[in-house]
Amino acid sequence: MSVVGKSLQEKVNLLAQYPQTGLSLKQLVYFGQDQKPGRLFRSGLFLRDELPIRLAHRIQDLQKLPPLLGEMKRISAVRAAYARSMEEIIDLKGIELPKCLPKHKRYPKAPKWRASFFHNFVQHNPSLLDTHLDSSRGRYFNIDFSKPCTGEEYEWPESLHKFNIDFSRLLDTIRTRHDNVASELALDIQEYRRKTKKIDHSIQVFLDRFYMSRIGIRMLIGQYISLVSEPPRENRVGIISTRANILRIIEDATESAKFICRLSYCLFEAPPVEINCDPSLHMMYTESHLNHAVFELLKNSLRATVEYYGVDADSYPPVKVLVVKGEEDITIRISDRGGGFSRKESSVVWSYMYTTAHETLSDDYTDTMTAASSLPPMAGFGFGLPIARLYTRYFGGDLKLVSMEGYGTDAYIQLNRLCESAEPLQ
Ligand SMILES: Nc1ncnc2c1ncn2[C@@H]1O[C@H](COP(=O)(O)OP(=O)(O)OP(=O)(O)O)[C@@H](O)[C@H]1O
Repeated sequence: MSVVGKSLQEKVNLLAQYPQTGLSLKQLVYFGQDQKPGRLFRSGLFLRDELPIRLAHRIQDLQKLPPLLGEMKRISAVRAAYARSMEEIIDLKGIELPKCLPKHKRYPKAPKWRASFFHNFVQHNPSLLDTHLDSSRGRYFNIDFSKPCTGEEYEWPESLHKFNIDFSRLLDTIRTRHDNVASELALDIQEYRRKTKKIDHSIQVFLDRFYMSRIGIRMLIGQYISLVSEPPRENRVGIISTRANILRIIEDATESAKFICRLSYCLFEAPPVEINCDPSLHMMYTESHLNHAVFELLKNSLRATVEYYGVDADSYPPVKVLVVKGEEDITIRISDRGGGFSRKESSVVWSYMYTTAHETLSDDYTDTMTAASSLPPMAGFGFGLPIARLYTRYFGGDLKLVSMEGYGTDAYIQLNRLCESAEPLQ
């Protein structure tokens, strides 16, 4: 079944019928261990099938938004960017598929989706049982990665190598095109809320799905580009660290959070952060994801502490970070004494756009979810908690908050050590 030649809407309708194929951290590492051109080529073919399907799902979601929101300027531009990227991947813009290899079958029918390989390697995230995110749907694999790559011992034809490079360049262009999507969407949602005075549940669900999908697409693209363009490195498979040091990640996030806390409140010193973590503790993970989640939580804790005790306080109680390794999970608890929040608030803190900060997002705001160089403001986005939770859930973990109103808040990040949960997509 070919999608080339169909109209854009036909392509979207067709591809969105196929379920997305969620991968687990373990699978990504397994596929990426071998950086030979043949294996990279097969990964490229997988992406060439999978990415248009994921993009088509998101285009359909964007098309289903209430007209007042869906027709806003930035959201229309985001939809157009998704469509353009989908078409470029389908058409392999300017790229030739090597002729020396048999044509692979594209978009196989439903019964073939359930490859035993997938089920042997994947467990489902128990935190997602009652949510709209799902890691247990039917999958397909038209390329069986469990078998060794055909012709592994061959000398790879130049055209295969060229395809890998060209395809990774195309994906890089697409990744750059989508750099600001998260903040563009947020700006229009914010404007929509200003107009309608509400963000209903269906939009929260849409945002969860959209941002989770975005994390996944960027993960797959980043992983492929890294494997194609960078030499193998110790303890690293693409952008995944096979021995991510938990203490170092927490320390980095602490430094950034304290830095913006000092800047925001013009403090000489931010509240202290005490970290209790085995320095040798490590796990397979994407460091930037964990850094993002810990940073968001520390930022909230530092803000709560400073605002509860006042900017003129002589000293502040420490924010305490405790890390414990269990059989299944590594849990990071971040405890502050910043006064907590009420039970009424606990139902809305996970809502996009919910914030008690006075600053709001401005139009020239850059993409805080991707730009490593520019630090976000202390608060005001109202996206911190929901996005941090998506990052933890992406690889089978979770994020929970327990507040003791009048005292403080405990945040728990649970990281799945087994690394066998599939990306929760819908
Ligand atoms: N540790 C905490 N103590 C007290 N209140 C908290 C804490 N963490 C979060 N909150 C409340 O939840 C709200 C939402 O937090 P969230 O991180 O989603 O957004 P934000 O911090 O306001 O803005 P940003 O998206 O820029 O981080 C905060 O504005 C705050 O009122």
